[in-house]
Amino acid sequence: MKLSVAGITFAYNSHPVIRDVSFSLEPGQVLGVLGVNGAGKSTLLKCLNKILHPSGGAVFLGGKDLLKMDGAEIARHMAYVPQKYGGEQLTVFDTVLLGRKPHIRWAATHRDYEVVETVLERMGLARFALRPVLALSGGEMQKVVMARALAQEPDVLLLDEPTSNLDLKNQFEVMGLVRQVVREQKLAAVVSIHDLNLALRFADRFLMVRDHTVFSLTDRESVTREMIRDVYGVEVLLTEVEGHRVVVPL
Ligand SMILES: Nc1ncnc2c1ncn2[C@@H]1O[C@H](COP(=O)(O)OP(=O)(O)OP(=O)(O)O)[C@@H](O)[C@H]1O
Repeated sequence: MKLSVAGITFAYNSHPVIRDVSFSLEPGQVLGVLGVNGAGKSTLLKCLNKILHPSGGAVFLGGKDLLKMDGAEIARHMAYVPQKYGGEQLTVFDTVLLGRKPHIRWAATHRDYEVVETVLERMGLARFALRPVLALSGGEMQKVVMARALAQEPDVLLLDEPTSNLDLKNQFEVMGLVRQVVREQKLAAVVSIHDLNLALRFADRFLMVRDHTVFSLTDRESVTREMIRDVYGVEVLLTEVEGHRVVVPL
């Protein structure tokens, strides 16, 4: 379903952090949200699923305004992976099963367990299934939270720095899987991400945030070194290696 975000505005105690942010995303697309530390990327993501209540704006999914829905209904449409996850006294399996909660009426069904098993398998987490989440490494835990979001079978994935704790192989595997699931299941993914090379590899479009608002909304092919300089204040070379666009700070 198409995601349309219109005029989202948010302030923490009258300190404005997000001003009039609008964008739309077709099903099957990954949007990379870029901006310096403190630009408001996490805040924006949390405004989209009402963890924070924006003072203005709307979030339409296939014509329905998500901000008018209650939390349970939002969770059937949107899954959110936070930047920090404290972990719980649960096994990996039960943590991922929590992703099914918005869909479960009385008790988990055979299908719920099947979805969890499939996701654990796809993410290479099956061998940890019975381990307590608190006994995992930071990167393993980050993958479990991503698995929980995928088990939720949402229309929209909101991912806040989903690769920050991952090694090179897992960064590529997790972002590759996100892109594959987004394409296969026609989801929309909004991903805040600091690693520009990873972003250029896996995002289809970019939302660059500067001065609390949208600085640029662009396709991957149209990202320029000037945009990166203006957003991050760093001169870079934007070049191509083996068919991949890469950023090299100068
Ligand atoms: N709960 C809060 N109360 C008050 N101010 C906050 C709160 N959370 C964040 N902020 C402030 O809002 C601004 C945006 O924070 P946010 O976490 O959205 O930025 P970000 O772009 O995600 O940063 P980073 O890249 O460092 O994760 C920052 O100036 C931050 O200090």
